[in-house]
Amino acid sequence: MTGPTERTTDPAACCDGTADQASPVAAPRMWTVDEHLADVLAGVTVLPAIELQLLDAQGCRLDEDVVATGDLPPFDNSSMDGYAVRTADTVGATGEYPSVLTVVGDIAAGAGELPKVGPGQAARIMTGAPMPPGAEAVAPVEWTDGGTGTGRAAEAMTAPVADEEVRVLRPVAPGAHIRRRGSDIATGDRILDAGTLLGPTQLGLLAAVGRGSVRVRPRPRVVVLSTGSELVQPGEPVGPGQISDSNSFTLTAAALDAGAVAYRVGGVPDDAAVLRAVLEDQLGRADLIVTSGGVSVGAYDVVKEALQGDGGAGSVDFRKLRMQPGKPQGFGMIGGPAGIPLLALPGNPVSAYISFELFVRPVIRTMLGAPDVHRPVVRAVCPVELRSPAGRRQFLRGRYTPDGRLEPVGGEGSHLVGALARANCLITVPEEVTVLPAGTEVDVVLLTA
Ligand SMILES: Nc1nc2c(c(=O)[nH]1)N[C@H]1C(S)=C(S)[C@@H](COP(=O)(O)OP(=O)(O)OC[C@H]3O[C@@H](n4cnc5c(N)ncnc54)[C@H](O)[C@@H]3O)O[C@H]1N2
Ligand code: MOO
Repeated sequence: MTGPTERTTDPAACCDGTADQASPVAAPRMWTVDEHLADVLAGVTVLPAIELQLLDAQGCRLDEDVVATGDLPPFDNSSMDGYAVRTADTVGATGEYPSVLTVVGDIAAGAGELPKVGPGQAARIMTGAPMPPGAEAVAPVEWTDGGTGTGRAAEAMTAPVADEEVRVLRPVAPGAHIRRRGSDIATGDRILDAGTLLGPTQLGLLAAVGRGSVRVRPRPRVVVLSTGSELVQPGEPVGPGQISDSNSFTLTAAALDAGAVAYRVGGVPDDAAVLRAVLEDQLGRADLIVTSGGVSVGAYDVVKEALQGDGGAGSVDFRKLRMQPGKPQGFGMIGGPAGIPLLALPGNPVSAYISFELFVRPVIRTMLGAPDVHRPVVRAVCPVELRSPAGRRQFLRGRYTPDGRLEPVGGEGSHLVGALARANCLITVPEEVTVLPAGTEVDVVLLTA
């Protein structure tokens, strides 16, 4: 077992291509995982920046340095409910010999007009309210008799100023309980750098400095579309031979998780004309289209039928990869000269998800301009023997713990969604390995951030 040395699924990182050379000369080309990934990423760039309203910008990266155009706080204000005083008036004050001050006014947060506090005077002030001229500090209401003479401070603060007098029971130091103008942010400060990921606190800061919108790299809009006449939507009755459409949920959730805006279009039937029409409809709201199913060699492989070569909607290449699961894949640009990338994933649920993680997620991360395009890869020792088909890189589901322990979860079958949901990593068996002895160190793709 080794520590979690981090690598990535970067194409340059791990392919030797030896399995390719083992295939018969006449056989159709089989792509390695790395060749396919490189081909998919070759035409993908970060999306052009746009101006978005703050809440629409959540999860996006800034495309500008944000500089404060004003101070925060914008004015000196009180951090406590109490009395704004002149400090000289409170020197030597005690409970027995309090400073008795005349209350000249009441200052709530948001107050525009402020009373002047002269010698022997105080102004009742609330948290966040501006300091009045003449005052040098705030005596919290707990340090006073509350202005009523009863000493019941909390009650006194909810009642209007009535007594016109307050007794301060202890000295108040200069500046006490004042939040100074510009003490958080000063005009001209660079408060957020370009490239910053915008979450709740960054959006709050932008709002605090008065920005209503910001320039960001937008989240890619991903349309996820599952095909298959056998699909019914979850919750609907499942007839003979039918199954619930799970891929559109897995893939839409995975797209959201990768940082995209995702639209789920579930259950397009095995009819090429219908699929083309649906794609035509969806093109307007997509930066990327992901389909599942219909890419193999069956009689009803609708995605292939609708899109292979120039199927009217674009040009998608259907190919076989040296991997398991996920052998059949399609990739191309559809929708006219500008072209939107379309990745056609195999229908088997595990194949679809692993294909998403290896190929679609990096596309989304590239479009976002994210620094981490690929899932992290660590090295760990596999405690059991694994078997794998020759010439295919196998991705087995596993569980990896932070202390570096690894165990496979479930079997090889690409229909095993139960095991998939328990897994948090993919155990990689290289193309040239058919028997991996127990205790061998392997690459492990971590599926959680
Ligand atoms: N003769 C051959 N048959 C198959 C080959 C092959 O090389 N030769 N490859 C196999 C491999 S590997 C895969 S992967 C699948 C890929 O097939 P398709 O992409 O055409 O997928 P479908 O046939 O549409 O479906 C396969 C399987 O997955 C289920 N499925 C499909 N969509 C969903 C969904 N949205 N939610 C849940 N489950 C779904 C579907 O019912 C099938 O059971 O081809 C092999 N065959
Ligand atoms: O390669 Mo398929 O994707 O095994 O199940």
